[in-house]
Amino acid sequence: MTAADSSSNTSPACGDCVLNNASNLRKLGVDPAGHDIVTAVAGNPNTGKSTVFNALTGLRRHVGNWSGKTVDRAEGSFEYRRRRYKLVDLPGTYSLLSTSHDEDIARDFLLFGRPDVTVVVVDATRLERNLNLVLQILQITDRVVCALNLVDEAERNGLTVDSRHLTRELGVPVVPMTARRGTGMTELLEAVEQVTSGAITTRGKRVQHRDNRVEQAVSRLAERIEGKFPGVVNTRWIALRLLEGDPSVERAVADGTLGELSTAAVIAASSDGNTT
Ligand SMILES: Nc1nc2c(ncn2[C@@H]2O[C@H](COP(=O)(O)OP(=O)(O)OP(=O)(O)O)[C@@H](O)[C@H]2O)c(=O)[nH]1
Ligand SMILES: [Mg+2]
Repeated sequence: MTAADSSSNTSPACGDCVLNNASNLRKLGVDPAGHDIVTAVAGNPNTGKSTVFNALTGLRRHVGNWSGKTVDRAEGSFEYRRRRYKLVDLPGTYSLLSTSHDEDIARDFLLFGRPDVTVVVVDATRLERNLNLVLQILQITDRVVCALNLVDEAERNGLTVDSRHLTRELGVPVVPMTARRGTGMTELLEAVEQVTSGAITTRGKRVQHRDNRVEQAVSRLAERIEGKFPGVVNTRWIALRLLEGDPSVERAVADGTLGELSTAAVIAASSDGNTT
C-alpha cells in the first residue's frame, strides 16, 4: 500500500472495535453479531456506492429502514482474509451538516456508531465537490479509505487524478477504481484490510482554521463539552457545529441528551420530526 502516512500513528488497530461499540451500533439499528469488522460506505449521491457495495457483497444484501425513518438502509456481508465484514450503505449525502435526514443519518452513524472503517466513494470527474464530504468525514474519523471511482469517465474527459498525491494530501489510502467493471476492487479490499488490521495507520487531514481565535474557541468549547459530558466522542467536531449554530447539536447539548449513548438517534429525531 502506498499510503504515505504509514509512518504516522494516530489510528490504532481496531480488531476489537466492533465488540467495544456493539451496543451503540445496535441502538443505531445495526447488529454487528457474527462479524469482525463494521464498514460504512459513504459518498455523494450517484458516485457508484451501490455498485461498490454490490460488488463486495455479491448482491447478498438486506434492505431495511433506519429506525424510525423510511430511508432505506442496505446491509451486506463478505469475508476477506478470514475476517467477516459487515457493510452498511449510508444514504448519499453532499455534507454531514444537519440539513436533511439523510445527512443526519450518515453523520450520526459515523459519529456514534464509529464503524471500524468508512469507505468514501468519490466521483473522479467531480473531485472538488466530492472532496468536501471526504474532508468532513476526516474531521470525525481517521479510519477512512477513499474509493476514487469513475476513473474511466474521468479519462474519457481527459482528466487524470494523481491518487498517490491525493493519498499524501488526505492522509488516507486513495484507491483508483472503475467499479462498474470491477477494476480496483481487490486494491480497495486490501486497503480496507490494512487500515482495519493496523497494518497501515492513517492520519486524516484536519482542517486548520487560519484564524487562531477560532482554533482557541474550538479548543475551549471542546474542553467544556468534555467536562459536561465526560466520555462523549468527537468533542472538537461537536464544538465546531455549535459555533456554526447547528440547531440539532445545540438542542442535544441544551437538553442534556448529548451525554446519552443513544445521542445519535436523539440528534436525528430532534433535528427533523418528519420521516421522509
Ligand atoms: N462509467 C462508470 N459508471 C459507473 C461506475 N460505477 C458506477 N457507475 C454507474 O453510475 C451510476 C450510479 O451508480 P450507483 O452505484 O447506483 O451509485 P450510488 O452512489 O449508489 O447512487 P445513489 O444511491 O443514487 O446515491 C450507475 O449507472 C452505475 O452503473 C464506474 O466506475 N464507471
Ligand atoms: Mg445507491
